[in-house]
Amino acid sequence: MTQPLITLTSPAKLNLMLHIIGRRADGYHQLQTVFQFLDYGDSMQFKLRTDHQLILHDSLPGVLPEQNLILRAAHLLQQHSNSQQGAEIWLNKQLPMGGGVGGGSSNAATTLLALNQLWQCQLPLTKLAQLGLQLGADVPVFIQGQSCFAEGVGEQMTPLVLAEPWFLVVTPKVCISTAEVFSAPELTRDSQPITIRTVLEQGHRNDCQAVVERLYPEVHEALNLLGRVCQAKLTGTGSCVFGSFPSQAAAESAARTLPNSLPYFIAKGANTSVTHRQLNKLKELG
Ligand SMILES: C[C@@](CO)(OP(=O)(O)O)[C@H](O)COP(=O)(O)OP(=O)(O)OC[C@H]1O[C@@H](n2ccc(N)nc2=O)[C@H](O)[C@@H]1O
Ligand SMILES: Nc1ncnc2c1ncn2[C@@H]1O[C@H](COP(=O)(O)OP(=O)(O)O)[C@@H](O)[C@H]1O
Repeated sequence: MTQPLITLTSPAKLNLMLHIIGRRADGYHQLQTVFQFLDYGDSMQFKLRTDHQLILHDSLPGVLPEQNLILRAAHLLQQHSNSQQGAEIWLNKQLPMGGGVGGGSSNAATTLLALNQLWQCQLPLTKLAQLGLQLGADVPVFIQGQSCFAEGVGEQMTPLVLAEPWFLVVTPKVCISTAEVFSAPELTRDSQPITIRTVLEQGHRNDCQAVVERLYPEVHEALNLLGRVCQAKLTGTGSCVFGSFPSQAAAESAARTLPNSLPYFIAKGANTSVTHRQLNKLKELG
């Protein structure tokens, strides 16, 4: 019998602002950030196996299979749910790695969501988000699937309805380690907390930006180039920088001002993750 196959997009996120307001006893930084999803990402396929095996068909440069967040997420759900089933998984990587667009976390979340459905585990999103947090601070937002204001290490989320403009995302060819940026001595760690009511007026800064610009001249250069045509900002700990536009045509026209050597993509903002929209459609189809 042919086993069911699910195809899903594993989207990118942008941090529209990111303030660091303190540090926990375990060294993790307490953030205030606004997450927006993009209708753009990696493509993933999941096929049910009736045995217990988990097979990831595609590898990533510099990532051992057992370190890949996709297999780590699949193993975690298998253990937690006591599922006797397995899966074959395919990944078509489009998102830059170490780019601050959350590709690895998004892949982990998409895996938890897909296998929860394929294996009929029926875990609620809150439980999947708790499991996801064990894999990375950014995983819960991709499980929850709504644009939001996030606090703590990003796991305390309050949904926020944002505008859904088009974004031009410049992707400098550097892979940035989140841990490296958070360990920089000069990082701002004492921003004044703001409230969700004032976030859209007061939250335009990314506290990681100065450190990343100093450590990575390519990012500094990308911010300068994009800054000529729009307000250019860093997402997360970088390396990607972005600006927003009222239309796809306006974003394309801005992209034409960039040097040919500078890679970029253009995508629409979305208040709901495309993964959730696709899974809901699959549920409707039965
Ligand atoms: C900063 C953000 C903002 O969205 O994005 P990225 O730029 O990485 O995408 C995230 O909070 C990143 O989340 P994620 O990429 O999942 O980070 P993790 O794997 O959990 O953490 C990697 C390392 O960064 C440090 N870290 C991470 C998050 C945090 N709030 N404080 C930290 O100090 C810790 O040293 C940790 O070991
Ligand atoms: N499936 C995956 N996709 C991307 N990166 C992964 C994956 N699994 C593990 N990683 C590791 O996580 C690191 C950070 O990945 P990524 O999520 O792309 O960056 P960021 O946190 O900056 O958005 C990568 O450099 C890689 O070593």
